[in-house]
Amino acid sequence: MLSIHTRIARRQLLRHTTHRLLSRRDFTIAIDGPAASGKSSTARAVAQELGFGYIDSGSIYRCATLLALRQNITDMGEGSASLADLISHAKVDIKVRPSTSHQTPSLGRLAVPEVQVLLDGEDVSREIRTPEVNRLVAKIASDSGIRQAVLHIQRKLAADAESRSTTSRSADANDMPGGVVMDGRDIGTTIFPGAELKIYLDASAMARAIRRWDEMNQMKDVTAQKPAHDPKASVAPAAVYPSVEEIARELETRDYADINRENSPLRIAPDAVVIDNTNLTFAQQVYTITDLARERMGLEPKHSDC
Ligand SMILES: Nc1ncnc2c1ncn2[C@@H]1O[C@H](COP(=O)(O)OP(=O)(O)OP(=O)(O)O)[C@@H](O)[C@H]1O
Ligand SMILES: Nc1ccn([C@@H]2O[C@H](COP(=O)(O)O)[C@@H](O)[C@H]2O)c(=O)n1
Repeated sequence: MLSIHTRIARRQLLRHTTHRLLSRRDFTIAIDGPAASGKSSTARAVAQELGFGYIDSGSIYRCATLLALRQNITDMGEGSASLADLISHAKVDIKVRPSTSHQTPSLGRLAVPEVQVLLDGEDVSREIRTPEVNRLVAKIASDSGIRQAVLHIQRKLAADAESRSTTSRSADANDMPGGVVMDGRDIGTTIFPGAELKIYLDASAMARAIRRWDEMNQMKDVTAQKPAHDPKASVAPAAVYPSVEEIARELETRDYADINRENSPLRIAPDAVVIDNTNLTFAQQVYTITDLARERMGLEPKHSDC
């Protein structure tokens, strides 16, 4: 026999859960734009600010490219079907580690959460960002079979991330819907054409190349500071880091391929808000987006002063 207190507590819990399920509205933010325009760092910070899930769609194409390199499939005519089969049977996981400003890279006032990409359980976060993958990824991503396979993975990951964002929400955040932020090239045009907020993020070619160069140099410094795991291991050969001009050429080549491919090319969705961040601080671009999202969710903007 349950005590009166237990029954009241149960009834309250049931009412609370029902209210949450009934008031649950999903909100999707699509962020598209050319290479190194700040999509993924911005999307991660926006997701953290709003308590939403985050999906880096480029990392799925990068996983497909890594599989292609490992299996020696570089001819998209013959290899397309087997690569599409490989990626659609692989398990891609994107794990976001919430940041505190002293643990992760921070851009001004904001800390950017770290993302770990797992391919069949293996941490490939670094391997999918090598120059070999950079050179091949746009070619792999232009294939319709691969895009179809990746589309299913994207939608599945988004549904999982969104439901996690809703169920992990605290009781006092009931007025906020659950949601997901996804960045890529065709999120607002093809993957989520009904997204509640679409952003096209851009910056000048030179600003993008300099930022990528800075980022590579910071990573180089961090790697140099890390103690070797095995003191007997021989010193790894020094990596050759590209110049700003080389990076600019690589970004231009990739953008050209992404804009000019037949399947789901990079385009500005007609209902997207275009943000050129060449002269914006990171906080300005993040808060512009979170305030737009809050407004569309019927909430008060928070940062209209920045
Ligand atoms: N407003 C800004 N001011 C200065 N640096 C910025 C700004 N926005 C982003 N960055 C930096 O620019 C670099 C590129 O950003 P990010 O990796 O997020 O771009 P991306 O569009 O996701 O790139 P890719 O398409 O290649 O994956 C990062 O080092 C990021 O910290
Ligand atoms: N929605 C998307 C996302 C990415 N691609 C392709 O992947 C490449 C790498 O993406 P990054 O965001 O990690 O730089 C990109 O250049 C595109 O070729 C895509 O086609 N659609």
